[in-house]
Amino acid sequence: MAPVDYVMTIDSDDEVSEPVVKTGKSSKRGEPEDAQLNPDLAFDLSGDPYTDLLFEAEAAPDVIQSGTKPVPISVDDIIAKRRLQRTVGKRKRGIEDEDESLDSEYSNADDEEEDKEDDGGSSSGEDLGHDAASDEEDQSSASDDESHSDGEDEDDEGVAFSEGSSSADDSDSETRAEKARKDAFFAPADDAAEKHSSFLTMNLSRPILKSLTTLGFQTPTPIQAATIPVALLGKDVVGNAVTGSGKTAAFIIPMIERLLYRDKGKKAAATRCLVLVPTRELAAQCYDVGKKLSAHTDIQITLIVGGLSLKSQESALRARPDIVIATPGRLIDHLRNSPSFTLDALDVLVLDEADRMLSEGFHDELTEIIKSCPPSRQTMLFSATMTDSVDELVKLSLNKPVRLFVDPKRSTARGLIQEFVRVRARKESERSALLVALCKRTFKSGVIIFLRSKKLAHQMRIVFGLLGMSCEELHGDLSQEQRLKALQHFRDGAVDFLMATDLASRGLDIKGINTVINYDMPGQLAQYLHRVGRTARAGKKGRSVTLVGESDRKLLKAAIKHAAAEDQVRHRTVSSEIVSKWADKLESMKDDIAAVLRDEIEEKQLRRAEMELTKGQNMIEHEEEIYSRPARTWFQTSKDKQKAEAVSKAQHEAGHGPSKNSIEAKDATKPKRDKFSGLSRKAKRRKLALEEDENSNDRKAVDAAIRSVKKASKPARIGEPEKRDSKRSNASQKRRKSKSSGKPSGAFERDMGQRSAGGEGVRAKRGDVIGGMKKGGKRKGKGK
Ligand SMILES: Nc1ncnc2c1ncn2[C@@H]1O[C@H](COP(=O)(O)OP(=O)(O)OP(=O)(O)O)[C@@H](O)[C@H]1O
Repeated sequence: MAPVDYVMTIDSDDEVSEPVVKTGKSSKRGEPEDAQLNPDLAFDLSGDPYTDLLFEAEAAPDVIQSGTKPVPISVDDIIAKRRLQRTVGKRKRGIEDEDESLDSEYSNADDEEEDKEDDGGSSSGEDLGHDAASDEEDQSSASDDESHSDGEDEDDEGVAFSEGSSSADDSDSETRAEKARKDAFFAPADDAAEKHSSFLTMNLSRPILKSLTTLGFQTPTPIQAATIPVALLGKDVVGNAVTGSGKTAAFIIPMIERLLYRDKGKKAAATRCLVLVPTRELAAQCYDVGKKLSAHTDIQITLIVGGLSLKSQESALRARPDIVIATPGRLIDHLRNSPSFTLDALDVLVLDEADRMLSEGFHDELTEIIKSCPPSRQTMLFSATMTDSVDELVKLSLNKPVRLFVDPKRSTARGLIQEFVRVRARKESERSALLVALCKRTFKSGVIIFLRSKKLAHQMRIVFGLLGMSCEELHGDLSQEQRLKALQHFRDGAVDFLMATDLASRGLDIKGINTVINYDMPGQLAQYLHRVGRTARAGKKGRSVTLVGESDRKLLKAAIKHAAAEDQVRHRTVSSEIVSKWADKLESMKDDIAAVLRDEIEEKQLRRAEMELTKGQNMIEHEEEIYSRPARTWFQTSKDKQKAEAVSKAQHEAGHGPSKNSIEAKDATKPKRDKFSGLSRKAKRRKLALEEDENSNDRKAVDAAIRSVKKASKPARIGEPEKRDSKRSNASQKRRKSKSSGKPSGAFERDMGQRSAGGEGVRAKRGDVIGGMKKGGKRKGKGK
């Protein structure tokens, strides 16, 4: 691979005090424990959350979708075939298996290294800041503090990450004016946050206590102890604590407790709580925690994420579940297109991993969703890392929130050992060999490897597969089913390695991740913290290993700077001789890798042809049904979405500085194309609908009409939420007034106006120009 592939790489790893116990493919991995958070807890609960989802996805397929989705290709099969061909070929030529000889060489080297670690209590380390001569000193006295000074000996200019990316840090250097501003904005925490060392003193209902016992949660984690009492009062909350500290239960427990006091009966059914998370996997995990915590109640929870059947989600939403756990994009889709779904009765809104949602370009979606919620709701916002844009979101959506920052000086979990491996500029081309060497000899199971791109993750999976290392991949190029299956395999311990992009860096709670390897240094410190936070969770120990290239030094310094004094930060060296051998080995595998990729492409083309055929047959068989479906409207075209994503990413990476120019400059270099060129039929329809929506100019009026019609049938609220700031409701009233001025006054008139403008309520016919107004038509029907 070209050296450029390896420019941005960072890995961190943590050394576990107990050896990794590997008990076979399907067994759970051994996990070292920490006394701090009750080491006896059995977090792994019966059943896998993903199995249900897989079945659910398979159980209710859309008519169009059924048969048109290509059956996923098994890369494993292709790799196995290639390995077999190679072995047979070698046997024929009388060549012995090089893999085996390399492996045994590595095993020996590994033993040596592990001996060293045992003796010295630290890994062999290469000083990232000095040359080889000084390395020995570091090794002999590799205390954490020294590691710190290593990083800080160097010029500290440019360590910009600390300020831009962590509010925890901000709080240290806060000026008086900033403090005053924050005091005015946030409610004081101490009045509500009594110290609770047990769930029993929190006045929680029996069904919840029962679930907590089943889950093995004996004592609340610090963020739970701080959040639950405040949240039970209905106050808005901004919560921040390190990864793996139990934030999910911190917001789900009070939510369930409040729901126990809701009005019951069919008429009172309404969606009262909404949890928004950035990724589908995280949503599934959150759903699972919710299900388990509400197991002894009649509370209904629904998962609304992209990639799973729209139809089954629509029918689940029709039942008005008490809690909806969703990713923003799919939720907006339902808000716009599922007639019976509304957020008008919402009492609690949770924004989990808020900074990731913003950096992924969900800003507009979040704003739209927040606008659809009643102002009187309670809002809780959580993240392990806070950014300036989160501050803005807080201002936009929270009302006098209580700021609950647990241990703000700590950015990583206590049990995490962070290791860094230097990759010299001239050795960049050996980065993948370095990774293989680390995984062959030291980190052999329960390893999640983060890579910069989907392509790289896939290629590395092929490399590992060809080397006989059991591996899965997790990134956005896979179908939702493939993503869930890969996660499930890794969770079960059926595979030892998971090649992932940052899709997996947030929130995923997988038992038995012993090691996180950062093949690529992420662009942001926050990203690094989330990645390494996949291990050492809930009081366990874990290790991160980060490969650090020359260009990653700034971030390395930031990571070291953020480590608390008692944190273990180490350097690791890998014998260059061994790395070179693996580099040669990988070089000799190039043809096989290319052949696997080629076979995959051929398979894909074949599947696509089959898919087109089935699609054609489906269109013939179900023509009437397909064309009688109302057209869906979209919040953004995929191009808009991509653009928003690029802007947010650039802002995020530039520490939220203005990045508009760079985006615009980038756009300017792109070749000019017809606005519909390259779009699928569906995408064209979407674009047309949106344009028409915008042109009609009174979409807002229609939305307001829909909201007011929905509000009329709004059920009563749960509990008594904290009295809202009158300012906010006044402001929103004013907003509404100004919105409606100059427009038809009543909802009906507005609907009528809309109908004439956009042909609302008319079913789509073949050849029709599809307008964005259809959605209004549907809602109007519902309102009646
Ligand atoms: N009170 C508790 N006692 C013991 N274990 C707990 C408790 N609360 C949560 N856990 C466990 O801690 C682990 C991490 O929890 P969770 O995923 O909610 O962390 P998080 O803070 O949201 O992490 P991230 O920032 O990475 O999303 C889970 O395995 C969960 O079961």
